[in-house]
Amino acid sequence: MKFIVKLFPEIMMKSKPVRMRFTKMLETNIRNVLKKVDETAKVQRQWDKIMVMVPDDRPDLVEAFGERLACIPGIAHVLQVSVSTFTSVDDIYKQTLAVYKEELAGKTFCVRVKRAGKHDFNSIEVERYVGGGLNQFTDAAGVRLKDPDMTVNLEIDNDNLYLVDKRIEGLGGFPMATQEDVLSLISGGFDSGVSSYQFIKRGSRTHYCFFNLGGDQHEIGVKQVAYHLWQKYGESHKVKFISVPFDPVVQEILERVDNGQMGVVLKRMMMRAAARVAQKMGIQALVTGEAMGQVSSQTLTNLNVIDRCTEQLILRPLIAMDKQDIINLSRQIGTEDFAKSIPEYCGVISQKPTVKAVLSKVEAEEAKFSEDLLDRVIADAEIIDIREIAAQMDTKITETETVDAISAGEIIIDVRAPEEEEKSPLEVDGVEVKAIPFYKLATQFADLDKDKSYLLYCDRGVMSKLQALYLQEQGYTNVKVYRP
Ligand SMILES: Nc1ncnc2c1ncn2[C@@H]1O[C@H](COP(=O)(O)OP(=O)(O)OP(=O)(O)O)[C@@H](O)[C@H]1O
Repeated sequence: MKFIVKLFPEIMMKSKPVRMRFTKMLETNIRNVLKKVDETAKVQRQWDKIMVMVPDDRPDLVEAFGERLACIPGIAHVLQVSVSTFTSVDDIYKQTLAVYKEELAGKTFCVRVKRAGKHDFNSIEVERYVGGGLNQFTDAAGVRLKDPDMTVNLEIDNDNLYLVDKRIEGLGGFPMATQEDVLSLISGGFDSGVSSYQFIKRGSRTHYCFFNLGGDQHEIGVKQVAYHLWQKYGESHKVKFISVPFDPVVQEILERVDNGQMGVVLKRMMMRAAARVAQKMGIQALVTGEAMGQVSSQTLTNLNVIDRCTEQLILRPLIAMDKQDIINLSRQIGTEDFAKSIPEYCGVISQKPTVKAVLSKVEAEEAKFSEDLLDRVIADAEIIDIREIAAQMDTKITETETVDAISAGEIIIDVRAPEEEEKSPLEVDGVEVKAIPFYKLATQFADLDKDKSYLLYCDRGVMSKLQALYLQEQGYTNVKVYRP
């Protein structure tokens, strides 16, 4: 049994040296990936295809090899074939009959032949001869060239006959590492998983940069998404996962920046930090999952103001995609379930984000930051080899209970920003309410008695969930989210 790996058409159109380089790289990538399934994997490059051999005594490898090949960038499709030699067209027909006789019973069919090498017959003659024979000497329901129940695919390559058992669609794109590396800003939601995937598929080693605004649980969730993408589609090359602790930045934004500008300022801080990480790693471009108009603040005006904060190229592969198409793609690539369980934290810091950011105003807000803020968070960044995440793949993200009623003895912590809390104070008869804005909780929680029960409250239930997880990580066992 063999697999014939067909190159993505865009590779076939390249000049001879480029095509050779891409094909060599694809061969190495296939070998690296299949070796992890089984050391015996044999991979052999030819000019227009790559052959993968499965030893006759290891039929158990066929399915696993097929599944892995379907996820390696740069492949158009893969044919799973049985290989033999032949002596004449009649011999081709007889071999085909032996394989397909039973499967053809009751079905309409057609024969498709691809031929390479010198022969005294052409492909159409073989199709007619084999098709005529199968029609006459099997219980098939007749030849139908358009929409048959079954297509009998044969490949003739010099003296070899390949009988195609199965066609597996490939990913397309370019072989991994034929394009330059990128640093993908990943937040674990639907969008950044899909934008990362698009660069992996296009042949870029895709490293990940995560800004931690939400504690260990958020980080584990995001690491799992990144690892899943790498292991499924980019495993042939090592990449890094960088986690930057961003709560000091969020804290300064919340304390010093005008509410409407917060979102744009936060993004610019992320881009600046990511650009510095990228420069250190010699990476040319940042990738984000932003899509025009997906949330009200993702306007072209705002994106333009975000771009002004760095010289680094920022790429947004989803910019013109519809949300539903992004979700469908995330389902296809296996990131949907991760994304569903990760709240989209970024938007929660600003109540009324501007849709028309003005560069001079944003810069004036940014002048209020402490000077060494970015230096500090970058110095604290954790850079790991993505393979280290394997050990955390089975870690379950802690779920926080949400309640709509209060039980005796419970204390409510209102984590909203002070201006929101003052505008609509939370008053619940007979219940103690403490107002601790979420950005102060990390420094003030030590005053809370660990033996008491707490209900965390905010408007949208996102920040309260995040902070509840944080308190749980600090050893507070009786913490829930309150959503009346
Ligand atoms: N905490 C974070 N760490 C790294 N990148 C982030 C973070 N938050 C946002 N980003 C980047 O900014 C992009 C836009 O984020 P935003 O939260 O505005 O939109 P989103 O559509 O909810 O993103 P996603 O679905 O990827 O979470 C994300 O796709 C991601 O590339």
